[in-house]
Amino acid sequence: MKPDTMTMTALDSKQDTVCIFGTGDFGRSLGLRLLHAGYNVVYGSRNPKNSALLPKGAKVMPHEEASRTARVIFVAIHRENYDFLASLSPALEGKVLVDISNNLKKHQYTESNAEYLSMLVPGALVVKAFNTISAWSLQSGGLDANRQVLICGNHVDAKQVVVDIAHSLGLNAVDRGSLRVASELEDLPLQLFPLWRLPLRISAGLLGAFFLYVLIRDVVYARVVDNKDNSFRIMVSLANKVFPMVALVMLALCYLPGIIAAFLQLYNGTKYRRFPDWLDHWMLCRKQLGLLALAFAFLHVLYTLVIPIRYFVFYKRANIYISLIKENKTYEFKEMWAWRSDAYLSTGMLGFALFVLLGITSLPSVSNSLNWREFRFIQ
Ligand SMILES: NC(=O)C1=CN([C@@H]2O[C@H](COP(=O)(O)OP(=O)(O)OC[C@H]3O[C@@H](n4cnc5c(N)ncnc54)[C@H](OP(=O)(O)O)[C@@H]3O)[C@@H](O)[C@H]2O)C=CC1
Ligand SMILES: [Cu+2]
Repeated sequence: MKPDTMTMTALDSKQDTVCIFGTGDFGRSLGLRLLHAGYNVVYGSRNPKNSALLPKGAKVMPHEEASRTARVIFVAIHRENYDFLASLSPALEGKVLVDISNNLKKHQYTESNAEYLSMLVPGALVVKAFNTISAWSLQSGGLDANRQVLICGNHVDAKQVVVDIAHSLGLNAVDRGSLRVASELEDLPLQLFPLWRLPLRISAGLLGAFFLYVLIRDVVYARVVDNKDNSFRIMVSLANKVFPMVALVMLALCYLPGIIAAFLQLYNGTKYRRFPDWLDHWMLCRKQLGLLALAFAFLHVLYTLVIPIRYFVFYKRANIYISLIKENKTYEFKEMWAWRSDAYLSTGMLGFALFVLLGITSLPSVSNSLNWREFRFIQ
């Protein structure tokens, strides 16, 4: 009987044994989580004696012996070290082999790791899963986005076994199709913040362009025409001119696609037609554009609060007082001056209060959109 036609009953969760090859970071975290969920865990290791760091309650044995104890085997080993599995082929016949490996680069190998594994051990039922979950989030329980286990494989029953395990660990399993999809799943962890890329590029471009403009206008021009050295203003005053400009443009970019989309819908006379790709992409990163706008606005607020305590401002003020005393004059109340320093402070405070409010209300969506899991699990 061919392995893929074999029927397999789903794991009778609590009582069952799960085997893990490899006692590294991922193997240990997964084992701990499985133990907590009530599974028996057996590790297959090259070095069964050296098991001090393994979770309590787990057994360790040589690979072949371990593989006999369970129907499901998680291969928590890097692809480069898969070769030895070929020699275990007879023992792995008909077992569900879960490939969790990731690569360091896209297109590093011609075939996906999971397909490679199924070539090495043709008798096993290979399932790709868990590679988008980090060892860390397995240990810490996993929040929101970290809860999704993407699964693919050619054997429905084998996939179901893995789905059941994922569910009993409190994770959501999503079936993504056959083993051909594996390379796509393996590329996923390599895409860092896909929706942040464009907004970050735009803001960097704007930052550079506006900064150049202000630099030429306020520093280079003053130097060439009036022979005045304004370069000390670059760090704070100039930066503080650039931040609000970038923030406003980003905010506009955040709202603009919605308006364009509304006009398009009016023009098309229906809202059920697809938007052009560029607009689609733009609409998708509105949240990121808005968050970046908020970040620049916050920088503007901070800098505005800093300006009145700058040495340069104190110096200017002291100079005015001293010259007044020297000339024995009373202070000419310049409305402009008083208004300006007050304005700095009050707008700064107002801005800060607004920022805190907005920050608090948008916190949940920020933490969702950042997908924290993406920080660690590239291995
Ligand atoms: N760490 C993470 O967050 C994630 C990891 N992954 C994937 O999980 C797999 C394991 O990662 P991780 O645990 O971090 O790696 P580690 O380097 O921590 O562990 C790998 C384990 O593989 C075993 N091993 C190493 N060399 C060989 C060899 N030549 N032959 C047989 N076994 C070997 C060792 O176990 P022993 O000494 O017991 O034999 C070792 O502990 C990788 O494929 C990785 O891409 C996927 C998602 C997240
Ligand atoms: Cu301002």
